[in-house]
Amino acid sequence: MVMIGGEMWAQLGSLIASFMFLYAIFEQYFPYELRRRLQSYTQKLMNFIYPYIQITFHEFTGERYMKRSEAFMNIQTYLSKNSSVKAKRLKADFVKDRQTPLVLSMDENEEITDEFKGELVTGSYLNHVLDQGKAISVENRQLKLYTNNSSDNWYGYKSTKWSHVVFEHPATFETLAMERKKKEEILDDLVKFSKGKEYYAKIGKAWKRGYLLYGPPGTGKSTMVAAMANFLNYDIYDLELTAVKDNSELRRLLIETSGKSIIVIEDIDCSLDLTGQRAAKKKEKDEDEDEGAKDPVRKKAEKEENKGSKVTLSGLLNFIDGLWSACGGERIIVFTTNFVDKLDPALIRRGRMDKHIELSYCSFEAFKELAKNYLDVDSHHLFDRIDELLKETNMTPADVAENLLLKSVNEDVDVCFENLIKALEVAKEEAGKKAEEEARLKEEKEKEKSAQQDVKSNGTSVVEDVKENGVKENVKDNGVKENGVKENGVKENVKENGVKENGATH
Ligand SMILES: Nc1ncnc2c1ncn2[C@@H]1O[C@H](COP(=O)(O)OP(=O)(O)OP(=O)(O)O)[C@@H](O)[C@H]1O
Ligand SMILES: [Mg+2]
Repeated sequence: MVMIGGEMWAQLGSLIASFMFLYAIFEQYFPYELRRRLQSYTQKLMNFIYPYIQITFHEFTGERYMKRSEAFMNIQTYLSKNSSVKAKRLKADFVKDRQTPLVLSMDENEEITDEFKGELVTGSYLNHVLDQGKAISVENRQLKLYTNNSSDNWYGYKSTKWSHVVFEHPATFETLAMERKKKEEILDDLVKFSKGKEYYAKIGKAWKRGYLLYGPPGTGKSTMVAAMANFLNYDIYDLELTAVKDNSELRRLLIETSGKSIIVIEDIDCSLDLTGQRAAKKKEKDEDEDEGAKDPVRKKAEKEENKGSKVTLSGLLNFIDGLWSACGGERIIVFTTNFVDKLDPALIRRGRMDKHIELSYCSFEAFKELAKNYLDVDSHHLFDRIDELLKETNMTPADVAENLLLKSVNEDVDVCFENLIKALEVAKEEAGKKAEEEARLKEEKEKEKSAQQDVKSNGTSVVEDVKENGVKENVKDNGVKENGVKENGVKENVKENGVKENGATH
């Protein structure tokens, strides 16, 4: 390093001052055209003397520089890893597991020189940097769990549409209890998808896949999403639909997701009024009700409800397989639900939700996996009894697992299995009682129904008489459409005869 003394400082100061003075004159008195020419010649001269080219990668790209460049991140990762040996100023980061507690990388504004086969940088070197960068970031990657922010917080300094935390769910496919065959099928499907970049391009499909996970509560739907993320090393975007105001917000959220990710909408049946039947029912209700007749409290409640999400079924369908959904690729979309029958068929047809996976009550095979995981036991004399009981009654893997958890130092394997057997027996007894009760209720209902039918059949005969006399004649006389006549003819007749209006219009 060169030391600069006091005298030299003075000289340097006057040199800078003269330069500034000359530059000001140049700016002021040289016409713009001349200045431009002079600058371009200087550039040419520089290029002649200086043999290097400069390639700039911007950190942010896209419209208004909103999107972080993937190439930039890969290069950064590559340089960080390969240059930390040479650089003098280093930056340290923590990564989740303890085997690699510290990741060292180059500090801001630190410069280093990298060598690669002495080749032209635009050729294989850049590709090498990008590929290596990607590979290193996969290796060091911490999975992230994102959740969408309300759009009120989308703008302003450092605001984002998604917030994230480090994803640390320990679930894996090894710990997930389900039939081996089914599990292997899912794993195969996932592997095929994650390696299918060329295949999807070849068949002309966007590189994404939809999974519908359905089954009763506590059968492992959410656990499976976590296992998928851990298996594929993908981030999770947990999309809370009720916080999304409308379809265009939904689209913007989608654009902001990165590749190698699972986008999950949990309990899709509860998130929105997307179910076929409910939509029909609502229409019916609206038709029935006169606006003015609604009581004010209810009106207000409905207004509040409407203020929430305006995402529509078609908006969601577009989110899944519209043109925007192909941006980026390598995304898995997962819906979970407890009531698959309630969903609109358009939402879950193949092609949108490519794979439907039912997660059901605990089978003996699933129980054995849980026993192995929780207690390290492959076989036990109580297994036969458990097998029998599991066939006779329904218990979710969550409940079975709860019984297999060692809760105190006094508990051992035998106690756990005995507890499970007790719980299964209780469940069986309760299910039996419930079935009896249901059968009794059904019987009562049927009795009631047949009694009502008796009453009705007497009633309708009167109405039919009325129809015969009133309506048909009217039709003939006036030549008016039957519908219109019914309204006038029947209702009036009914009133005269004292029969209920409902009965009459049947
Ligand atoms: N198949 C399974 N294998 C292993 N553990 C399971 C399984 N199913 C459930 N569990 C256990 O039960 C708990 C609840 O499961 P999970 O949250 O995945 O259920 P879910 O199907 O998502 O329920 P919900 O419909 O209420 O969201 C988990 O913490 C997990 O430990
Ligand atoms: Mg769940």
